Formats: sequence, C-alpha cells, structure tokens
Amino acid sequence: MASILRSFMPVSSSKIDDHDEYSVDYSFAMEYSGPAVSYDIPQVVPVDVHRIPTAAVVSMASMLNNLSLPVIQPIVKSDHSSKKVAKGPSKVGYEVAEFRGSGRKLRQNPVVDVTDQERATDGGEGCAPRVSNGTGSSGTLGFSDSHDESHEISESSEIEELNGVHELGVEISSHAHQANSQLEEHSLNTSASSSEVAICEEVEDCVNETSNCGNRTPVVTFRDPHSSDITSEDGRLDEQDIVVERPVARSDVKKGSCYRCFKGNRFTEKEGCIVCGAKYCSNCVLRAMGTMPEGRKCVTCIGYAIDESKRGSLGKSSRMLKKLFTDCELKQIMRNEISCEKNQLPPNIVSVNGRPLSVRELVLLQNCRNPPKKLKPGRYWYDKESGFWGKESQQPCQIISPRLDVGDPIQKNASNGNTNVLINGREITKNELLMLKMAGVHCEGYPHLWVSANGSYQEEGQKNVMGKLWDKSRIKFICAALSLPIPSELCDEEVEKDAEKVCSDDADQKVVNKLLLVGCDQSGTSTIFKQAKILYNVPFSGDERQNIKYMIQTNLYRYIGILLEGREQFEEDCLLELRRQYLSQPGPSAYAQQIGEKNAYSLSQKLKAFSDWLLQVMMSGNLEAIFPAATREYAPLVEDLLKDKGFQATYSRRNELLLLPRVANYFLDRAVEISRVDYEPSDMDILYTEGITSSNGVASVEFSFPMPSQDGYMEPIDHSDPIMSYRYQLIRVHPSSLGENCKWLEMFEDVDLVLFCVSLTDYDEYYVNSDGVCKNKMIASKNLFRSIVTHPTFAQKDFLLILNKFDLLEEKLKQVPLSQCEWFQEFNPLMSYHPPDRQRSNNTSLAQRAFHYIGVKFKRLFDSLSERKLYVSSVTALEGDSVDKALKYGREILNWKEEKPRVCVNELSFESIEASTSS
Ligand SMILES: Nc1nc2c(ncn2[C@@H]2O[C@H](COP(=O)(O)OP(=O)(O)OP(=O)(O)O)[C@@H](O)[C@H]2O)c(=O)[nH]1
Ligand SMILES: [Mg+2]
Repeated sequence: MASILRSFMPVSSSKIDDHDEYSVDYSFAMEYSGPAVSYDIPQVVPVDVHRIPTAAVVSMASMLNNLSLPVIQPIVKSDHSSKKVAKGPSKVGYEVAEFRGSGRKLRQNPVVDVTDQERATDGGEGCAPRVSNGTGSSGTLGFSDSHDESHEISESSEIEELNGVHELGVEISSHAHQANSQLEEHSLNTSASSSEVAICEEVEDCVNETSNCGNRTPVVTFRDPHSSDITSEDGRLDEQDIVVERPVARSDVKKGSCYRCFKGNRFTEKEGCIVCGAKYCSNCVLRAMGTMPEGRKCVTCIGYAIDESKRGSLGKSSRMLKKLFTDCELKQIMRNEISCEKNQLPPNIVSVNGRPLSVRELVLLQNCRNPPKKLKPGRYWYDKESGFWGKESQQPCQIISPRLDVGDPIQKNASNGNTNVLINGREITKNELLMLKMAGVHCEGYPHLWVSANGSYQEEGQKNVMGKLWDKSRIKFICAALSLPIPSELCDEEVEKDAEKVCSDDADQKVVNKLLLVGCDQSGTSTIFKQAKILYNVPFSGDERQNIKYMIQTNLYRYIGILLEGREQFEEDCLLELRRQYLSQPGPSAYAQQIGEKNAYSLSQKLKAFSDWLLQVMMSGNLEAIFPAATREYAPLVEDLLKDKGFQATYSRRNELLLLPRVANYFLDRAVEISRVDYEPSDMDILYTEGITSSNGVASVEFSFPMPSQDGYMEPIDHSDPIMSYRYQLIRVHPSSLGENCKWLEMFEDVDLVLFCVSLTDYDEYYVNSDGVCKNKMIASKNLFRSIVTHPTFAQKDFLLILNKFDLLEEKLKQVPLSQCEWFQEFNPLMSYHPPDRQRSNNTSLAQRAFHYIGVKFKRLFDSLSERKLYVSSVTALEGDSVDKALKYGREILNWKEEKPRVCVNELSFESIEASTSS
C-alpha cells in the first residue's frame, strides 16, 4: 500500500522512508453516484497566484518625466485554511482573497472611514481626503466574472445588469494581470537613463492590454462600516466580514434607487460610477466609492477603464460631491479622475490616418499645444502640414498643432472629398472648395495645393507662395458660415473665458433651494425656464446655440410651409369663386379668361416648385433632416418668396391659418435675416423659439441671483449675508411626465417651492382630452393644480402661482369676457365710461381686475384644500424683468419660511394678492 501511495507522490517526496510515511495524511475520494442532493455542494477553488491583481500605476506623466515606475508587489499566495468560501450557487466556485493581514493589500484603495459625525466636525480642514488604513473599514469585495466591454447601462437596464448572470466571487482578469506583471518587470528593469520614447513604446502594449480589459459591472454591495458585525475590537475583521453579499433579487430593487441601500427613486440625487454606471445616493456614495483615488468609481471598479460614454463628464464634480467633500478634497479627486492613468483614453481605440495610435502618439497628441478638443474613441484624419484635423470621411473640424508624429501619412480620400482639388495630398470637400473660392484662392484647373501651418499656400511643385489663407478678409466669417475650423489664434477666446468664469463662479456657491416649475400645456413654463437662463447668465453652450439656430430655421420653414399650404387653399377658393361667377353669368364674360390666368395668390413657376418641394418635405416629416443644407441652398428662394405678391397676399391673411402659432409672426417678420447662413440667434429669438426644452422631459438649471448693484437710494447691501449667495435650482417638469394622478410627484419630495404656472388666456381656450372630450384649458389648469396641492408629498410645500401671459390678457378681454369660463362666471365688473384718450388705462385696469379675480379664485381653492396661504404673481414670461421679479418673489417666500418672525416687505410683495382682494 505504502509503495503504491509513494508512486503518487512528487519526486521530492519519494524519498520518504517507511517511518516517515505515517506522518503524511491521506484521504480518498470516490465519485458520488447516488440521487441528486437538495443542498449546495461547496466547492473550493484554489487561488491562482497569477490572477491576483496588482496595481498598474504608470501614469502618462510618469512615462514621460519619471522613469522609476512605482509598483505594488503581488501578494503572496495565502494559506487556504484562512479562506472562506462565499456562499452562492453551487455550480460556481469562488476564488476568495485573503482579507486578513497581508490580504488587505488586495484592496488597492483604502476605504474612507468617515462617519457623518467626523465629517461634520472635521469638514473643511485639510486638503487630502482622510483615509483609513484599511483594517476595520468597510465591507467586502466582490468582482464580476466577466468584463463587459460594450457596456452601457441605461437607467432601466442598470438593475438587470446588477442582478444579472454575474456570479459572486473574486476573479481578476488574467489579461490585466499579465499586462500588469509586464509593467512591473518593465519598471524594475528600466533604469533612469532610458529615453521617454523608449519607455512609451515598450510599455504601450502592456497598457493597451490592461485598458482592453474593459469595464465591469458591480455585483456586490458593501457593508455598512458602522455596522457592528464588521470589526472586532482589535480592528481585525470578524468572520462575517468576508462573507460576500449576495446580489439583491431584481424584484427587491426599485427602478432608479441607490445601488447600495436600494432607497430613493429616479429623481433622488445620485452619483454614478464612471466605470460601471452604478449609482449611489449621498448616504452611500462614500462607502461605495471610498477615497476615490481614480475619481468616481466603485471600490471594486478601481483599476478598470472608464465607460467611454462618460468621458465627457470626467473632472466635472457634482453637487452631491460638493456637499460631501471640502473644496480641496474635491479638487484633488477631480484631478485624479482626469489624470490617473486608468482613466486615460485607451490609445488603440483612436486611429489616425487609418492606424490605431500607440501610447506615445496619444500622449503626444493630447499634450501638444493645441490638442484635439474632447478627443473620443474613433477614426480621424490628420494633415500634419497644415494641422487640419477631422473625423474620417468628414470635413475638417479643427486645426490642431501641426507636424505631430502621429498616425500614418494622410490619404487622398481621408475626408471623402470629391472636388479634384487637393490640399497636402487630401482631396478637399465641397465646403472647403467653396471656402477657398470665397476667400479668393484661385481654384481653376483643379490645383494641388500645399498649405502650411501658418496658412500660406502654394501649388505643389511651385516655389512661389500664392498667399496666406488666414490673412484673407472675412475668412473668419466664411469658415463660420461653412462650419469649417479656423486656427485657434483667430478664435474669440474672450467669450470662452467669460463663459468658463461664469461657470466656475457659480460652482463655488452652494445650492440651497429647489424650485419646481409646473403648468399645463402652453402655460409658458419653458419660456420662464429659458428666461431664467438668460437672466442669470447660465450660458447656452456653443452646441446648444447651434442647435437652437437650426431649430429656429426649421421652425421658420415650417411657418412658411403653413403659409404656403394656406396660399394653395386661398388660390383654390379664388378660382372657385371665379368659376361660380362665371357660371352665374350667362354668355361670354371676362371670368372665363380670368379662370385660366393667375390670381392674387398665384406664385411664379420657380416659387411654385419650391413650394411643392417644401410641402412635400413637411408631409414626409423630414423637415429637420434638410438642415443645415437648406439654409445654404434655399435662403435666396426664401427671400424671393417673401417679396412675391401671392405670398404677401397670403401673409396678410395669416390670422386665418389656425396652424400658424402666434409666435410665428416674430420670426416671419425677420425671415430673410433668419434664413441666412450667418444668422446668429439673439437671446430674444431663443426665448421665442418653440421646442427648445423638450415638452415631456424634466429640465433643470442652476443659478444664483446676481448681487444688486449698490446705488445711493438703496439700503446698503450686506454682501456677507449668505442668502445673497444662495444657489437655486429651477426644475421644469411637464405634467405628462408626472403620470396618472401625478403619482411621480413623490420624486420631488425635496423641492422647496412649487411654481405653478397658468396661462391667463386659457379661460376661453379648449383642448380635446384623451377621451375625445372638449375641455376648457383653465379648468384643466384648476384640476392639475388641485392634484398637485393635494398630493401627499406636497402637503407642506409652499406654492407660488404664476399667472402668465398678462400681456395677452388685456388684448383678449377686449374680445372675449372672462365669464366665458364657467369658473369665472361671477366676474362682471362695473366699467364706467372712459373717453377714448383714457381707453387704454381703462383696459389695463380691466386686465388687472381679471388677474386679481383669477388669483383670488385660486387662493380660495388652495385654502379649501390645504388651509395655507397661496402666493400669486402676475408674469409676462417674454419680459425678463417680469420673470426676474417672480423668481425673486419666490426667493422672498423661502426667506420668510426660514425666518418666520421677521416681517419682510419690499416692492415685490405688492405682486402678491391678499385674499381680501376680491372681485
Ligand atoms: N405673449 C406672450 N406669449 C407667451 C408668454 N409666455 C409664453 N408665451 C408663448 O406661449 C407659447 C407657449 O409657451 P411655452 O413656454 O412653450 O409653454 P410650455 O409651458 O412650455 O408649454 P409646452 O411647450 O406645451 O410644454 C410660446 O409660443 C411662448 O412664446 C407671455 O407671457 N406672453
Ligand atoms: Mg414649450
């Protein structure tokens, strides 16, 4: 028996003598062939030392500047006896890392061990985030068993991912490990004398591999560091500490809730992991993300590449973090997020001139004087001579630093041009050719031009410089019109700096109050929202402005289309009338001839063709798709159309066209200017534009009221008064997104003030509801108001009623009495006769009375529902002052709430209506 056993022993053991063999333990295993068992059979899979993670801490900067690469050594294989197998589905084995003693090294980022109390007492002091030594701090680690590269977690799929097929266990990608160990070897072997470039080249493959390991999904949550079962008194972990938490069943997690405590909802403020997208509420974020050495990542996601779709948000701190960290700490975290190696763009997913970049090339590209803006993964072309840079098959979008040694040589078809004109070997696009022609560059005979970095150009093979592109007059304007780039030196840097300043100034202040703006369709909520942005200098970004411009131009074409459709109708009516008259007159008459001729609404053949085309595009629903090309191609036709008599005759009857919104006049009056390529929307244009804020979504803007300028007549302003620097968040929500019976209002439980917006002109307007019943819009507003006021979430909220479109009320009352609305039937003010010269003031006072009456109706309703006081303000949303006053009134209401005993009256209070002001 002993000799048989000995034959199984390793060679070194074969020398055991007969005496020693009794000191060796043996056990026998037999294959089980009985009936299936009902319990899980535990499996212990040995730890593979090659798969234990090590830190890859090579930063881009260190590659270039610091040649000694810090390395964290891999941990040694630990004793199996101290491991504990996590409980889980029997078919999966778990590799469990050592959590005691040296096993702590596994956690590359110590976890912040900050109690709320500590934070309160310690807040604001010291720059570095406080870090515990790891022992005795939070929870358990778990890693998913797969690395999902194409991983984009939508709000709805987040939970599915969380609870999906990933089983628990600690398993680190061997891929990542290999790359890391190569890095370590490299770092150990690399002496300080190696050149930067050599290092970049040697390590790039390793880094590429590590970056390839992709993103991952968290499958475990973390224990509460304060819960008693985490640490024993000596700071060592208790047995329970290494129990990996089971994923929570899908049904247990509410959509949009926190990934750790599973509380909250879609609207609860959360911070998301830039790797896996897991979102945590403010109570859990520190526990889930620790000290954030690589920025906002779950503890388990540290060391993993970020989700590329989140690259744009790197370094942009959230309001929640601002509340949780001191300024200094937050700046450090954001710096780490931007600069740590793991969060850098993986070079191999950026290709230039058909070749994926190496690390060295990417470093070069990103650190040049004028790098590509917001570089994302993708395929780009780069003209090294001129610095032109663009996406493959597209026209240039930027001019970056020239002569960078990145990518392959440029190819002729890089930008998919079809003009036979070449710049530095690339066939240019139509727009570029147009730009050259407009700038006065001779392009006859399809020249092959050589353009250098400073814009000087010459024909290939010729010595003489023909001119300098960027010195041409109007070149800035031409490029802007054709969406072509200009060198950064020519850009208006001041504007950008101002915008940045506004943003950073704002970011330093605290958000205190949330204002919820809600109202029925067309009540004016989005106009008030836009007005707030304009008033309080929240800039529309360049992209936003561009989109708004296309939106305005699209709307203009839509208005023209409605007019052209009306024109066809008017023309047809005219013909019918002629026919009728012709038939009614026996014998030959002049009508017979007129029928065959054009009438007052007819268009020329060219304009008729344009009209047919536009109506067809509108019918197909593709109007948006023709922009921005339409502005270039058809601006002259729009100009001709506006001068056309037939169109003018139609325009003069535009009030008959019900589909044409009132606001159309504003834009149609300036149609020629707006349809031009170089049109830039003014703030007023933006305000009037329909469709900028999505009708159904929730939009939010943060602002603070500017400090009032001091003048001799006012009381001195106390700039140290914190109220002056309070920040406000205006959240605009459309009722359609509140669900049946406004059930989603509970999402807004932390709102401080509800701004309920009603259009004063709704009293004689109707809409058809989902049941096909015609309803008065004012009654619809009343019903919505009732639903919101009586919603349990808003039981204690203050309300400010915004009675909007006051400017239109005056006009409307002349045509339709307020008593048209069944709710306002008792409004019969006695109006004394006024001579014509006092007529206007008379009408104004009628509008004022009507406004007061409506305000009081709502106040009484509010009182009957809540026994509280409703604040009311009259607003004309298109006027900045009016919205400013209303929002400042809102601020006052909040201040009163804070300092109840203090009676505060200022001029704004006159906007409020007391219940006693009855009709
Ligand atoms: N004259 C005038 N027009 C206004 C006023 N407020 C809003 N409007 C216009 O009324 C229309 C509807 O305003 P919006 O701000 O889009 O209304 P909304 O609440 O967003 O309504 P939806 O878009 O249906 O959600 C727009 O054409 C505005 O330009 C106002 O005080 N006076
Ligand atoms: Mg709107």
